[in-house]
Amino acid sequence: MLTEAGRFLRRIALPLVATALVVVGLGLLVTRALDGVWPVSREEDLVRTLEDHRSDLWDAVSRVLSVASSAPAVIGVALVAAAIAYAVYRSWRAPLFLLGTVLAQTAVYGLTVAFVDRDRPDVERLDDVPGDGSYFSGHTGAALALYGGIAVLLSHRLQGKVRVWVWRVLCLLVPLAVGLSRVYRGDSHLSDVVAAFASAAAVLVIMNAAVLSPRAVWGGAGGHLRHTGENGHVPRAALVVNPIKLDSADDRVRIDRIMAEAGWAPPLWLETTIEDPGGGATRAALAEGVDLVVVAGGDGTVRECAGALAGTGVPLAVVPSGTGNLLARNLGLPIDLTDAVHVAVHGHDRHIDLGGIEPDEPDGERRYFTAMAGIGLDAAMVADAPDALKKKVGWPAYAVSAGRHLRDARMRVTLRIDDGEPIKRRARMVLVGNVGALQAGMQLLPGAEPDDGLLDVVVFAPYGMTGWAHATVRVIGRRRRDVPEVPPRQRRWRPIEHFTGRSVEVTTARPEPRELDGDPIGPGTRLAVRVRPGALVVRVPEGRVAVRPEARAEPFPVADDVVEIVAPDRPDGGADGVSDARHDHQKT
Ligand SMILES: Nc1ncnc2c1ncn2[C@@H]1O[C@H](COP(=O)(O)OP(=O)(O)OP(=O)(O)O)[C@@H](O)[C@H]1O
Repeated sequence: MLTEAGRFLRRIALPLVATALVVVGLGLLVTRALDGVWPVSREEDLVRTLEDHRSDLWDAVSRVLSVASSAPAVIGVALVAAAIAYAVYRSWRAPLFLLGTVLAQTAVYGLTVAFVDRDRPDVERLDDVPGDGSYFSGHTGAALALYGGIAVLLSHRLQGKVRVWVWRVLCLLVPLAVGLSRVYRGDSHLSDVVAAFASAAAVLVIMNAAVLSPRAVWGGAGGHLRHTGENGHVPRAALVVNPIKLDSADDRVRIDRIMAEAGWAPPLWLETTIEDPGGGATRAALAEGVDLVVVAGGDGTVRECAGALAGTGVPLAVVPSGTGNLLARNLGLPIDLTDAVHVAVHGHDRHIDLGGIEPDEPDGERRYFTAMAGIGLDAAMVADAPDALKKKVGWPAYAVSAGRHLRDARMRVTLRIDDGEPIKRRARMVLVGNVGALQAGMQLLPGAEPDDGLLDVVVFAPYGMTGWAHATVRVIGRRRRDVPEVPPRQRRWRPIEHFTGRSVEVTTARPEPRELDGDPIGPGTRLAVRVRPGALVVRVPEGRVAVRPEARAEPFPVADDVVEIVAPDRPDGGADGVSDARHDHQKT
């Protein structure tokens, strides 16, 4: 076991000394071996050319940059930025990294100037500096250490690759401008600036590895400087991972790192198995008292974890790793792993409904779905989609297997919605949804909202090629909330019918394939669903909190499934003509 001093020596002190030795070596090369050799021989010419083109404007601009990178300014900005970083990250790591980087860069600079003696350019200098100590540019090195350090911290905090890169570039422009201003003002040669960049970049890498990485000297598992969350609470997440969907060790290190940087305790890693596809792992995580369950898997794993979390109030975050990722797409969750973990630790909570499936046997286990449940063609399609093809081409694999079942006989189905009159149909499939969008923006259940306390039901009954063409155009051409009214006389013959309700029972004459969130659950003659309003809390990106928060004004029931759940009325009073789902079920 390394002692604290040993770790400091190995991870910080020795790499910094090595950096200083390399920079000193480069300095000696430039001032001795390469003196008079191109391109070093032309450096004075460059500074003289700039001197010839000096203007009041550029004198003023470069003066501001020089002052901004002077020691008092760098120390002041570093202290303010460190205080902000502490407030934002609720962790000592961030300020430690920033101040440590500036300090380390100063140390490398001090060592270098002690060994390398280089005269400043032979021009009229605009600053009152001594004639020696040109190698390397201390102003440039300090600016890169400070603003580069800020860029590193920002890239851990910000979401979206474009935003991260915009900030990185902006932060790097400052030291670049400082370096050019030092040459313009006659204080440094170009190679002094380049050496400053090399030195500060190495220092940033060393300090990042030593302080910010999950295997950091301080702050990691068992580290000495603990993260502190609000009220001293250190939040902790459980990662429930389907190992066949997320199998990269790098991804796990990345998740650990983002969690650590956000000031969270090292997460509890749990893997699903064929026997326990997520529910047991989630219950184990709840028993550990975690603050958040992050699911890395497909919709099936999300569904299992969501069922275990129902009514507990512990939020679920999703790192989408499946083929469909329907819940993530419908809630606008990022698909990219890094962005998804950022949302997990920095996002907001949104209550959404769950669909509860009544068990086939009286003593059977109640199961839940987050996106959709179905009986008929859709279930046959997901059961038949070859895993290898899914892995290769993604969701289009479902289209391939759907093609095999288009000519299957139609089912005789009876629907009963909210204990209303039975509705008899001959259909290809019946879907019960909590959300409405499929891949590629297709709206299967337009108007379905995950937090409206209602289930949306769609009955597909296309007949012949024309019927399929009609149905396909209807689904592809639909937009959100585009639910045209259909005269009652025509309803029986529509290829697609749409209903809403709080409970839905679908029975079929013969056993038919059934599925929950894209996972086959075996054939049966009954699919009975009841909504559990607001039962699940999901971490969503900022700005995606409940679209209609008033829909969730009531607290959701925390007790068991037997509790009678009363859904709130639709807040829009039924904008699409469904003012009371119990009495007017049909939407199209
Ligand atoms: N450790 C494991 N080894 C093998 N299979 C597993 C393991 N853990 C879970 N599974 C299987 O993974 C499946 C669930 O996968 P998941 O829900 O993550 O993706 P999916 O919904 O199948 O994704 P897709 O969208 O690709 O269909 C279940 O069939 C489950 O049995």
